[in-house]
Amino acid sequence: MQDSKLRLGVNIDHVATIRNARGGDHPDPVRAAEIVSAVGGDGITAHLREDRRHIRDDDLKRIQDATDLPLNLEMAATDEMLAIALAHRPQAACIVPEKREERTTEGGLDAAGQHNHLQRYVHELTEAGIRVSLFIEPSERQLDAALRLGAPVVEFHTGEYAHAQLDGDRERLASELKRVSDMAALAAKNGIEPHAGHGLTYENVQPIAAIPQLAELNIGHYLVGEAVFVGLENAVRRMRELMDEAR
Ligand SMILES: CC(=O)[C@@H](O)[C@H](O)COP(=O)(O)O
Ligand SMILES: NCC(=O)COP(=O)(O)O
Repeated sequence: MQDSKLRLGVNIDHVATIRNARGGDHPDPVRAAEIVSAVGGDGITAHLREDRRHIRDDDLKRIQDATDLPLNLEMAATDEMLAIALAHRPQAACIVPEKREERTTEGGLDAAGQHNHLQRYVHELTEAGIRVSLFIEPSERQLDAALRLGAPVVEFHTGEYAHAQLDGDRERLASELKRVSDMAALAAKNGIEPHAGHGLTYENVQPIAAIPQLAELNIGHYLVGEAVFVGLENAVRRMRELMDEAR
């Protein structure tokens, strides 16, 4: 079992989405990172997409300069992103699947099917001292691939769990929760640190946060949406409270 303190990584991508809607500098994701740091968030997550629809290249250094929090860079397994990761040396890099036409990251990385392609990325990031994580579905096949690739961390994509909750489908919700829970236990048993994220909200976070092996949750879109109404400080604080209550 991991430490009982579950880390909260705040994904600030969608602060940049709002900024980019008008092409200016406001709201600045760096200010969001500073706020997350001030209210006790444990890390900043940022996804530099190939199409730069939210976070942009220059945001990365500015985020790194602005806070001491670890940066978890979400990146596709491409040579362009590898070069950027090696230049910035974030504490962690989470390899995610990416499709230009998707609205958001629709599913997990096919670590099993792309084993040969991913090997070099895991190796080069690791050699640079960057902690590699693979954003995968909670499945034994993908977890086994992560193990064979030597990834120290996996992040389970909780999108299906979140959809089941939104659909009010209790049976599917229970089975998705079990999938995450079983795979978190299996990951920890095999020495991989399990994280989870995608689509988590105040309403659905607690059953996930209660999974004892999980070491970190990465949450973004919902927190940025809530921040519009209550401020980012309060949104992060409330999420933290719910996570703590669940442990
Ligand atoms: C990989 C992932 O889940 C996050 O990056 C999050 O979804 C925010 O980015 P997008 O909405 O661009 O996928
Ligand atoms: N890896 C998941 C993440 O960073 C945040 O996802 P979301 O909360 O924006 O859906």
